[in-house]
Amino acid sequence: NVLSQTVEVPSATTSPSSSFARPLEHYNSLIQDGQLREDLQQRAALEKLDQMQKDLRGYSNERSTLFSKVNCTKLCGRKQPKNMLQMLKCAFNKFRLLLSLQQLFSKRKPPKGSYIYGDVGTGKTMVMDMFYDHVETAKKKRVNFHGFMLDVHKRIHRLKQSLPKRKVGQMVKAYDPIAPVAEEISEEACLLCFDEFQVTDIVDAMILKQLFENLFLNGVVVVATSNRGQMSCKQEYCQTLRLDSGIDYQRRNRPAAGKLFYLFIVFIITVTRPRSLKVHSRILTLAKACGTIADCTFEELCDRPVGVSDYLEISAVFDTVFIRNIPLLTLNKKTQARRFITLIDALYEHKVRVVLQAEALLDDLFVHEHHDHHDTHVLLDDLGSSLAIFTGEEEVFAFQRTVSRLTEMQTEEYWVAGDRSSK
Ligand SMILES: Nc1ncnc2c1ncn2[C@@H]1O[C@H](COP(=O)(O)OP(=O)(O)OP(=O)(O)O)[C@@H](O)[C@H]1O
Repeated sequence: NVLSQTVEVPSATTSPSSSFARPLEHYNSLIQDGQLREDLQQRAALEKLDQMQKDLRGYSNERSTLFSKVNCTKLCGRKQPKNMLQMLKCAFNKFRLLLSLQQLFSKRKPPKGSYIYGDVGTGKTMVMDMFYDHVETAKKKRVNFHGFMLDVHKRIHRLKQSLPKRKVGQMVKAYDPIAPVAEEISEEACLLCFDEFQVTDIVDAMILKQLFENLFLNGVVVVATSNRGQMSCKQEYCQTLRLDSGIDYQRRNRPAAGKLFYLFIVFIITVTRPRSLKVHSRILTLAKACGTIADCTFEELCDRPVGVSDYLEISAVFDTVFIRNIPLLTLNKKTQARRFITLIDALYEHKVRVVLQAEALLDDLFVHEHHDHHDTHVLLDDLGSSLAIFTGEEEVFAFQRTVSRLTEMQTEEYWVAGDRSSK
């Protein structure tokens, strides 16, 4: 399922961490090596995450199996064990019952999760990944938000499909699939790390509100990164860590990957043909592709009803994507702009190389028109948190992130990381 697939998302940490016991040690060593710049905000966040990593040692959200074990005691209900074997079984079951009672009463309170937020490129993902890599539990998942939402929708759909069919004339019984979905996820993970937590529509917001309530009740510890401060988790379950150094590390001066572009352009013009991709039960056809390279237009990718599943499939199949004829993205082109943002998120997360041909330079591509800026936030406050739904303001934030990511995607470092030839 997507929840486990998304764990494969490459981590932002610069090198494998197995030689370090703690996230902060890893950070210190990268600073000493000169691979990272000292950043006091990151250090403060990592100190908290370091503590959290310690608190998570030996933590499990597994339910006590008291009740299943009580059933096992049926055997002991016999008046007299008839033979030695039954006596032993009876004693063993009593012992298990005692053990599970003890587990039930000594169940640890879950450590608080963390909500890491701050401006684009300030190192939120990197810090979270450093923490994630050092948490010892096997029941941990690192997911990206789009993939996670897709997975949740699929699970809801599956559960609804599995309900008995309603007979003609029969009343529809209200069925709430969220709690069972949360139950499934809680069985798979006691630590859930979300990259890029963002709520883009009201339906998702409502699902998430209920889902998180249930996940927290089931003892799942949540860590999330976001550009938005408002989406704070309920205080009881999450601490807030702010990264506001003001430095966008994605925009640091790094060698650009310019020369590679030219070679690809020559190649692409000569040998492309249409390619059909299977996305769930649909077919997505791209007009021009060749091997692991897709030569697309903005219209093809963002101006028709395509969405996150299509973008994830494109990211899995192609290591290089050309996007031609990108127009100026005003808030009047909100739908297309949203798709473009989601597309770049998916390509970035999968280290796909992109070549853009646009009407304006990157920094001028998104046009922020003040008069089109709705300041209406839909807030869901009763969770103790507020989820800001995509408004004009949200898009401005998302645009900033996209520009920052596209800047990083121009670096040699990014292009080298995108090399799938040896994988
Ligand atoms: N202290 C640092 N010194 C040097 N490079 C850094 C530092 N912190 C982060 N980086 C680099 O900056 C880039 C962006 O970091 P990261 O993706 O974690 O930022 P982010 O805040 O999650 O960005 P976004 O808002 O786009 O999600 C990464 O390549 C990361 O390795």
